[in-house]
Amino acid sequence: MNSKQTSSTRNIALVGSYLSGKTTLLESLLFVTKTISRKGKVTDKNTVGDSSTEARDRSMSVEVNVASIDYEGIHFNLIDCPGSVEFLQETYHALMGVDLAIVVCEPNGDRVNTIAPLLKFLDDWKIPHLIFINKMDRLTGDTNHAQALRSQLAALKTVSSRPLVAQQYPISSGNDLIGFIDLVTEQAYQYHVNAAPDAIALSEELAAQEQVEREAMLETIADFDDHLLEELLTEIKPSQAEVLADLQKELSEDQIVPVFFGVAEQDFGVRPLLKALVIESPQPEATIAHRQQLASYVPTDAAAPVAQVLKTYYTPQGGKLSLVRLWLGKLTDGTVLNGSRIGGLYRLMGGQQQPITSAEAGDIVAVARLEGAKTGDTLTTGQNIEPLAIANSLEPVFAWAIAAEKRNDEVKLSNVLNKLCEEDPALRWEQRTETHEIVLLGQGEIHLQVALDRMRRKYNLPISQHAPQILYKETIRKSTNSHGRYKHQSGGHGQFGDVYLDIQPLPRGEGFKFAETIVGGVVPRQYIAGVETGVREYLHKGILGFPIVDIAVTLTNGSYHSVDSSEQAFKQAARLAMQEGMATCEPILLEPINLVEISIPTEYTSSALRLVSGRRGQILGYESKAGWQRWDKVSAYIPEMEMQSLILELRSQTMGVGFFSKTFDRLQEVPEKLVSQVVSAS
Ligand SMILES: Nc1nc2c(ncn2[C@@H]2O[C@H](COP(=O)(O)OP(=O)(O)OP(=O)(O)O)[C@@H](O)[C@H]2O)c(=O)[nH]1
Repeated sequence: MNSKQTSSTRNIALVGSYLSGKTTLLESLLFVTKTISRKGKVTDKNTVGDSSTEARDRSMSVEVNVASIDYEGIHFNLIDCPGSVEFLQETYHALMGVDLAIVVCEPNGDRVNTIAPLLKFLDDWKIPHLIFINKMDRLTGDTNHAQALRSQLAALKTVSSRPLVAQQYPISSGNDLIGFIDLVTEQAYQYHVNAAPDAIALSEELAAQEQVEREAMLETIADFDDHLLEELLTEIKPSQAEVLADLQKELSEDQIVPVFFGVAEQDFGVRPLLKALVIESPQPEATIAHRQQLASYVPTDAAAPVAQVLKTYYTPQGGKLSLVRLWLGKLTDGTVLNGSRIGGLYRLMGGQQQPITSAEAGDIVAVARLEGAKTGDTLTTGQNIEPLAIANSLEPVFAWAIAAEKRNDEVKLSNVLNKLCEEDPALRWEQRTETHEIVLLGQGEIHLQVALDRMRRKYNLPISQHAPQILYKETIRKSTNSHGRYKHQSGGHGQFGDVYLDIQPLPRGEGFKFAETIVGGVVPRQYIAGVETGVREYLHKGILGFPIVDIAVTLTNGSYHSVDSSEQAFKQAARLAMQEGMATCEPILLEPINLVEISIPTEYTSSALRLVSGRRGQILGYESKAGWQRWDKVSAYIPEMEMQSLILELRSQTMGVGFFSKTFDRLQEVPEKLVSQVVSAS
């Protein structure tokens, strides 16, 4: 198979709300174009998208899947993206390489908030997109399809910053959606199972309605075309060609959002969508021209390829595949990109790889064995190029401490974790020295569970997990003077150290301070370091069982023996003094407090405030979230102890869209009633 010429290629991502039918739509697109002869079903676990075991086990997409179709002289690369917020980072990276996104949603106005973050991303990056309202066979509340479309458009308007342009109008028969009117051609069609829709005549009533809807469509697109506006004002009927050219141009320039609908499960509306993709979807050249950075990009060598990694896979056989968008130049097997020689070029079809010999600018292909290339990286044969912009990184909101179930797997753990994080940039891991834990961080419970499933299945590395330990500390409320004497006689010469320590609490955040006020050499200079070491060692674990902070210890007095004293003996003496003294200083438990910023649609602000209060949080205030329409940002201090399940509850109260960022702020005393619970659990 050879690669396609740029202008005959279109790169399209299927994105949208969770379980809205993206994988089903991809399957239908493959089926109606005869790319596949048998249509799979998500519930039967045999679709081209969702090809991995982890996706099929859950009947949901957990990573991007690519398939291509050749239809009417155009090569379409279609990227089926996960809808779950826990896998949103995958979607963001993939979107950086497409010419168009199809946002799939359901006809349920109450759920439009679920696509708000996605639409914001598309708007921020000026990625042209259209909307496909799927599942029009399942209306919620509305009595007919026209009403359902109307209320869905009204709801979508509240989350779309670009004007919506409905290009179709539904035709119902009773409760069934039986066809549509194409508002551009003004032709009505009836759907058929397993066949293209038939042109049908319009009833008088529908014809009148069609005029109204078409008028609305034309008025919106005329806002961006003075010539069309002029025609409308002078009641000249614009030609179909002009309307289509406007739709194509305005979509390419991300000025409008065309809207289509259908029932992907029955292939209804899928052929008309395809037809629109053929005519209206932006060409790769348009994407280059409209993306500022790419448009201004001048490669030093005209033939030098410039590509960006959209996704990294490790195949079940262990080989590395980088899915790349080739922006400029040409790739052939053996091209050296960023110092690594390509070890094969492929087209992906779900889990299958089809070898190709070359790829031209504008295409999306998989490149094998590009060691060192990460998702988001810019690749070239040239030197010193400015890296292309990378999708925003999502901050981790959930963590588990993990351990290999089998002891002798511990060595391979870091290697596997590095590979997983390469495949999935939303996943991070770190070794916490204070607690000796390996902590996996990500976007939620399912996200991390998928990672653990991969470790078990793909790398034969079973893993156990639990909530990470919280870094409690302890300090003291009262000061004291304490005496420690270490005297030991065994056989030859003995051990002697004798110290007086002044122990004082320090203000929060001051850590540990050691000083000495020895006069007259009662503790000789060479032993003072031993005293400090003894004190520091004691601080590792205080009376409550946690490291001690915010304390000042001063060596004030002591005595020594000219033969038996040593640094070691003074260290022991200091430990004894600390043990005795600290017991009288009223130890208190400290917990980490985070500064948390919660982002939610405004209708959920009061729920977020309640959530903060219910978690011992201190609300600092809330305000409109900058750059977001009808979203708020709540700022609060929340104890780390209360954070583990915050994202789960926040999502359950906000249809999955609420998110937060956190930074450690300070240590604060744990309320009296919780101390024994923390101490006994440690
Ligand atoms: N009634 C109805 N069900 C549909 C339609 N399209 C998809 N479904 C069902 O909706 C469920 C989710 O479909 P998917 O195609 O997996 O949805 P998705 O958007 O790819 O899911 P994620 O990527 O995990 O967000 C499956 O049970 C499908 O069979 C449709 O047009 N009508």
